[in-house]
Amino acid sequence: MVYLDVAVPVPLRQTFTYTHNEALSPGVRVSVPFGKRHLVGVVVGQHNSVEQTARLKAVDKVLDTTPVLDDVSMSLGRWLWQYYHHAPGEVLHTALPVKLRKGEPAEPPPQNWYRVSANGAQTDAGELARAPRQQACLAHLQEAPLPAGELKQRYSPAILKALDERGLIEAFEQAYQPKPRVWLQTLKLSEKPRPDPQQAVAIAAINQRAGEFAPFLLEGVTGSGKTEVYLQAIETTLSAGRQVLILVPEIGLTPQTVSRFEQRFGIEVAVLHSQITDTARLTIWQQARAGELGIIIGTRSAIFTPLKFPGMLIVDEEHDESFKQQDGLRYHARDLAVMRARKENIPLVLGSATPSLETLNNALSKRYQHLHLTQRAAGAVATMQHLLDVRDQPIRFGLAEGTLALMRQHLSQGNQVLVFVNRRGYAPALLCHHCGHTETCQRCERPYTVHRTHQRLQCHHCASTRPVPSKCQSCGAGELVTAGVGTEQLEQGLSQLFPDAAQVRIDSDSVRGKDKLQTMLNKINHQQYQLLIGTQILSKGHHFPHVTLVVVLDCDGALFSADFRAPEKLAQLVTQLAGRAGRASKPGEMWLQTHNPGHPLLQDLVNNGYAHFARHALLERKMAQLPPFCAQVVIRAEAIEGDLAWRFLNQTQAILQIDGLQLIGPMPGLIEKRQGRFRFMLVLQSPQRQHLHQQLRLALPHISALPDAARVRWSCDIDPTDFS
Ligand SMILES: Nc1ncnc2c1ncn2[C@@H]1O[C@H](COP(=O)(O)OP(=O)(O)OP(=O)(O)O)[C@@H](O)[C@H]1O
Ligand SMILES: [Zn+2]
Repeated sequence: MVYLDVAVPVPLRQTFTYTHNEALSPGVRVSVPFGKRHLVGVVVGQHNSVEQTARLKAVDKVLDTTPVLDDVSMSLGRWLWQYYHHAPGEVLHTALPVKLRKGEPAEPPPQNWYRVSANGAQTDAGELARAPRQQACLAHLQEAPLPAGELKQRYSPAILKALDERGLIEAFEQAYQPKPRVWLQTLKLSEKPRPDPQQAVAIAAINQRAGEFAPFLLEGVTGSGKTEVYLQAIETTLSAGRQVLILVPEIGLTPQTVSRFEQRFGIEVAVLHSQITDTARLTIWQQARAGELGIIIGTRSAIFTPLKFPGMLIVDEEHDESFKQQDGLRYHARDLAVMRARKENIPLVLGSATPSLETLNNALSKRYQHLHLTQRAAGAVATMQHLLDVRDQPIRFGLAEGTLALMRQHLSQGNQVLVFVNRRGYAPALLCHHCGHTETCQRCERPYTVHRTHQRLQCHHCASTRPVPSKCQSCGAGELVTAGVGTEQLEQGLSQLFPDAAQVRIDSDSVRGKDKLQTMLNKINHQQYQLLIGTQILSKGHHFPHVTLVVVLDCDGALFSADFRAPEKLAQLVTQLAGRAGRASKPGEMWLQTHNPGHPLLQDLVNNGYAHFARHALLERKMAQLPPFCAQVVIRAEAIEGDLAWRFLNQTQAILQIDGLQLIGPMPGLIEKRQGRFRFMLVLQSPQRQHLHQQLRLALPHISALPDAARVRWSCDIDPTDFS
C-alpha cells in the first residue's frame, strides 16, 4: 500500500492523501473520490506510511500510464502554487488542456491505416489495367502501408471500397506514431534580409547561448526589426532540431504574424489562443509534446505547452498587460517564462520597444543580457512627437482646432490619420480648464478621482473624500472639466467634421466576432478608410504604412491616475502608437493633446523618448520604494454587502500587523462596485520579497479561518499590475 499526495482541483491550498496498491509517478492523473464527487487529480508525491490512515480513501482509477506533466511541468507547477499561494489542484489544472482536465486520454487515438492483403501482395497491379486508379492505389500500397487520411487525399472512397471488396487491401488500426522533428524535412532556409549591425550583434548573442539558460532583453524601437532578430535566432534553433515557443499579447496574434513565420520557414506553425476548440488545443499539446512541432505561437496560457526538444522561448511585447492573468491563478506568463527557461536550460528572449520597468531593471542590473536596436529598419525614420496645448482652446468632440487643422492637412495629402482615445477605464481627474490645476489629496499628493454617483472626490490612496468643488481651488475660475471622451462620441463628431473621409472605429466592441479585426486591418492597409479611431487595440504591433499622423486625444487622465503604474503604461502606449506612423517611406508625426504641456513626464517622453523616460521612472520608483524595488501583494474582497468585505479586510489587516510589512488600506477598489458587489483591497508591501511571502504563507490559514472568509469573495494577487 502506498499513500499518494494528489493535487485535486478544489480551491484549497493543500494536496490530499489517497491510498493505492502501487507507486505512481508524479504527473500521472488519477480519478479520486472527493466528497460526493469524483474529480481528476494529479499525483504530486507519495509516502510509505502516514500518521492517520482511518479516513483515507482509495484512488478510483489511474488515468495515465506515463505522466501528463513531465518533470519540468511539475516543478513549474510547484513553483506556481508556492509563489502565487494558490491551490495546487487548480494550478495543475490550469497547466493542462481542458480535455485532459476532464480525464480524457492524453495519447492520440489509434489511427486507421490501409495495407495490402496477402492476396493483394501477390497480385500484379497490371492486372487492374482497366481500372487505372485502382491499379495506382494498389501499386502504392504494395510499397508500404499508409494512413487512411493520407490515402484518401489521393484516391476516392469508391476506389478504396472497390479494392477492399476484391480482397486486395484491408484497413487496420495502428497506434499513433509520432514524427519527432518532422519539420526538418520541409524547413526552408530561404533568403532573408541581411541584418544591420545591431541586429547581427543581437542574433549572434542569442545563438551563442543555445543550450543554456540565458535571459535577454531585446530593447528595440518600434519598426527596428525585432521580429527579424527572432526569425534568425529561430532559424538556428529549428535547424538544430529544437523547438521554439513564442508568446504574444492577446490582440497581437493576427494571421499576419503567423504567416510571417510560416512563409519564412515553410513549416507548420501551431497557433494557440482563447478562441480555438478544446480538441485543437489538445492536438497541439500532443504534437508539441511529441516533438512534432517546430514553432508554437500563442497567448498567455501557451506558456504551459510541453516541448520534447525545448530550444528557445520568446516573449514578444513583453510589457503587455495581457500576460498577467487577472483572475483565478493570477500568474504572469512572462515571469513564468523566466522560470521555465531556467528549468529547461534554454535562452529566453524578452522583446519590446517599451520594456516593462521590471524587465528593464533586470537588464540594467545585468541579470538579463541587454540587446539594443536603436534605429528603424529599412530606412524608415522615427515618428516626430509633439505636445498640443489645449488650455483655453475650444474643444470639439475632444479635439482642439489645431488638431483638426493637422488632420485636414494630412487627409488632403491622401494619407491616413489615427485618432486614439484612451478608454482604459481609469477614473478621470478633475481639471481646471483655465489653468490646468488638478484637485489633489493633501495627504498623498495624488489627484482625487471624480465619483459621479456620490458627487464626491475621493483619494484612492488613503480613501479620504470631499465634495466636488464648484470652482478651481487655485485660480478661482469656474470651469472645471473631467478628462475623457469615448470612441463612439468621437466617431459621431468626426463624421460631422470630416464628412468626406471614410472612417473606421476599432475598439473591443467593434472588433467582436471572428476575423473582424483582420478584415478591418486589411481594409485600412488597402486605404479604404482615411480616419482610424480606436483604443489601445490600434497600438499593438500593426503595420500601417499609410498612417502619417497619430493624434492622442487626452493623456491628462493617465498623468493623475491613482495607479502608480499609470505613467509607465501611458509612456508605453504613446510610444507604441507613435510606432504605428511613418513605418514606410512617408515620415510620420504624432500630436498629444494635453492641459499640462509642462508636465515633466510628457516633456521627457516627447523630447527624449521611452528609453530615457523609463530609466528616469525607475529612479523614481526606487526613491518611492515601489516595484520593482519592493514586492507587493493585493488582497481583494468583494461582497454584495459592502460592510462584510470591509470587515473581512480589517480583520485580515489585524492578522498581518507584522514587522517589515507595510500595509495600505483597506480601501475601496478603483472600481468600487462591479456586478452588484462592493470591492475593497488591502495592499501589502515589503522591500524583502522573501519576508513578504513567508509572512503571507503563515497568515493565509488564519485569514481563511476568519468567520467572514466564507461569506465574501476574496483573493490574493501576487505582484499585482492592475489595481482596479
Ligand atoms: N535587416 C533588414 N533589412 C531590411 N528590412 C528589414 C530588416 N529588418 C527588418 N526589416 C523590415 O522592417 C520592417 C520592420 O521590422 P519588424 O516588423 O521586424 O520590426 P519590429 O521591431 O518587430 O516592429 P514593431 O515592434 O514596431 O512591431 C519589416 O517590414 C521588416 O521586414
Ligand atoms: Zn490621500
